[in-house]
Amino acid sequence: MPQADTRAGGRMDTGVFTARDLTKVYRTGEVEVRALRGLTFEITAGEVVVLLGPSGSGKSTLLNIMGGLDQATSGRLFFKDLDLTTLDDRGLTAYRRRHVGFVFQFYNLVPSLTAYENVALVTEISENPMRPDEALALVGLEARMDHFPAQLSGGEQQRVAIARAIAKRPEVLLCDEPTGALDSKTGIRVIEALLGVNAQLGTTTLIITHNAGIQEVADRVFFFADGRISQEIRNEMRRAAAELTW
Ligand SMILES: Nc1ncnc2c1ncn2[C@@H]1O[C@H](COP(=O)(O)OP(=O)(O)OP(=O)(O)O)[C@@H](O)[C@H]1O
Repeated sequence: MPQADTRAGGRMDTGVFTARDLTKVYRTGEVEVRALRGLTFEITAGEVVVLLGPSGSGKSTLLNIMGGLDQATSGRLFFKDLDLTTLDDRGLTAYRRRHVGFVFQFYNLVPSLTAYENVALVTEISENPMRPDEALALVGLEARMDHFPAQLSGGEQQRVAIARAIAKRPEVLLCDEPTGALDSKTGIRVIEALLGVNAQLGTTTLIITHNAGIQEVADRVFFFADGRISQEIRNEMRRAAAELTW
């Protein structure tokens, strides 16, 4: 056992996330899919990490487990002091509500509510939220608060979804293909919004993408292959979103 696992709580001191030999096996009838084959990593507060790799290599599986949407099969995953791998459904739900914001490829906004009201849906049930207009200002949409989703572009809708995800001030923002449905100009604006939130709130941010160009805005890049992190790169200099092209 590594030393970190034998101390009280078994955690590392600096990690927001600490994973040790994390695996996930999906069983459907006779078929077994080994989606994660032993991941060990640490992510520190405020980091921006981009996850790249072919379809089926395990990126979403990892993000879902880190977000408390799914359970690992074996290994350990700590969020600070909290061992996510020992939590039951109720514990995972509490963890998710308190600490995690999600952004997905499709924005899942309520069409009959304005941008403001979509964000307010979350702030009304959170402990220490920012105001919906503050959250929308953080993603540059203060002038569009009263617009309905159908009156906004795809990128603007995604920025509303980001405002909704960060309005409860989560420590972690998990993004699964946030620019997947967008053209490059709009996608860059969405990445800019994510980096702006990271800079202003210090939110630890993970971004899954098929767009290799986005790796340049990350502190670190995890390359996935066949359920493993096959390579990890640390960028000495993070590129600004405005400098991206794809
Ligand atoms: N609920 C599930 N039941 C069974 N198998 C699953 C389930 N979810 C994912 N898998 C399998 O686990 C493997 C990893 O899938 P995952 O979605 O994590 O990959 P990914 O890298 O995110 O792919 P993509 O880039 O296409 O989203 C794949 O073989 C997938 O078919």
